[in-house]
Amino acid sequence: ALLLRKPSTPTGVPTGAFGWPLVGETFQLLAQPRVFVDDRVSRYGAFFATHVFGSPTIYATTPDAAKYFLADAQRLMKPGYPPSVEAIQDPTRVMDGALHSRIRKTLQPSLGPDALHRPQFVAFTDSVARETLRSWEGRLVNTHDEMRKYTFSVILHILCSVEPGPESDEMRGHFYDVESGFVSMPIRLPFTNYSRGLQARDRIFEAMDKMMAQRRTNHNSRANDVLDALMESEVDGVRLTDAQIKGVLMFCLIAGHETSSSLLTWIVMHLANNPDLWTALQKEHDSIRQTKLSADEALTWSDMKQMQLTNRVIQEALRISSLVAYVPRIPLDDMSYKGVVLPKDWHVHVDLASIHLNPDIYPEPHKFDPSRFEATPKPNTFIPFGTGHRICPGNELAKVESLIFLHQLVSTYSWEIISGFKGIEHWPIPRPKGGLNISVKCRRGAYVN
Ligand code: HEM
Repeated sequence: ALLLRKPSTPTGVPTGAFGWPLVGETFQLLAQPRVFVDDRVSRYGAFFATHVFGSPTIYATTPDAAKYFLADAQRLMKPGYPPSVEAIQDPTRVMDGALHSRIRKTLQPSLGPDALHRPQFVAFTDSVARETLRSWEGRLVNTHDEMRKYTFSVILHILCSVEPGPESDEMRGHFYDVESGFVSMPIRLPFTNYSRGLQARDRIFEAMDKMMAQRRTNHNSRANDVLDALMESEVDGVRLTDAQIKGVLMFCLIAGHETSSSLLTWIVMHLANNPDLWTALQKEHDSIRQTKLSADEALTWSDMKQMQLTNRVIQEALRISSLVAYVPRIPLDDMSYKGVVLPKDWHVHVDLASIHLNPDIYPEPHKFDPSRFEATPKPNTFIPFGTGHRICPGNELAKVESLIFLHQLVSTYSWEIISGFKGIEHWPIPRPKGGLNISVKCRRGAYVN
């Protein structure tokens, strides 16, 4: 570390190290994010300063600080995603401006419990889950790749009613290029990942333009999805622009895709490593299947309310893998919290993973133990979806699509991890390195591969 408490550092900023000129400590953070944070917390305390992704940054690692920055002081800060992400995901910055709360209200009817517990939605998602699982038969499965297919089909259905098929596959292909643009320097040169990401984003925007044109000329093509809600939103005679609508859809794809597919991937791994838990989960799902008249009978929301252990498994996986490890914010003006000064335009990382892996809050934090959630967690100690006015609007979707997939998976198949756990791929969302290869066997006796 070159600088400890640089002379130019404003008084009251927590201690820390700023690393090398320009790059600061970015490489240390990228290489081992948990070690990076834990090491500095033990050296400097629950708040520390560093320099990452081109900005001086303060880490805040306590439940109270998370509540303060994300909820109590929410109007004093704005989101602070890295420039490569910001430019690709929402070029109009509509999720960050004056229209933010209106957009959230517009999303709510399609993403809230009323919409997602409807029999049509549950049956649709159930059929996508079964279809995905059928395609696993007879081959070695890369869990993460498959979970991505599943969650992409579900979210595309909700956002713009593009059903599984060639159009959705093409959008998914472009979307993967979009994602590789995130973990890159925002340099617009031909053949950089960033440029490829922008181009792929524009291909997806063109597809969305076509959908909007079609809906405007053919009123029968109304689909009652997020796209319709955004196109119909009007406040004081003002509609959203097409660019803003596309920005919101892209934001939802980005926020919702990798998070939910990694969540399911982790659960597959934890079940394979915890046989007793797995057996208990099989019992929960077998008893639901026994109430069905045929193997094809779809799941319903009332079945899903019986899945209490599955719910706790999901909560524990959200805790232990803290998929959104930190939430980035930027103070709009100088501010302070409990004597810690946060200068205007510095970045603040509210580190959710530090809360979820704190041994004083969760004893043996690296042990996968869903029974922790038999009791309600203390306020602000379990916030995988954030808190305050930006709390994840997709949290019910993440839960519902996970319950449905896990029901079909656990009741029909068993699996084995092939070639072991090779560590964590941390960016953009933590997942098992290599995507977790498994071999799958049908529980009803017949071997699948
Ligand atoms: C396991 C799955 C998921 C996790 C862990 C997760 C986590 C989060 C977190 C922590 C935030 C708060 C960011 C902040 O305060 O700035 C957030 C925001 C958001 N999430 Fe999720 N999310 C998940 C799934 C989804 C899904 C399925 C969608 C689908 C629409 C979604 C859409 C969004 C959107 C649009 C925002 C921005 C909200 C705003 O700025 O007002 N997320 N998510």
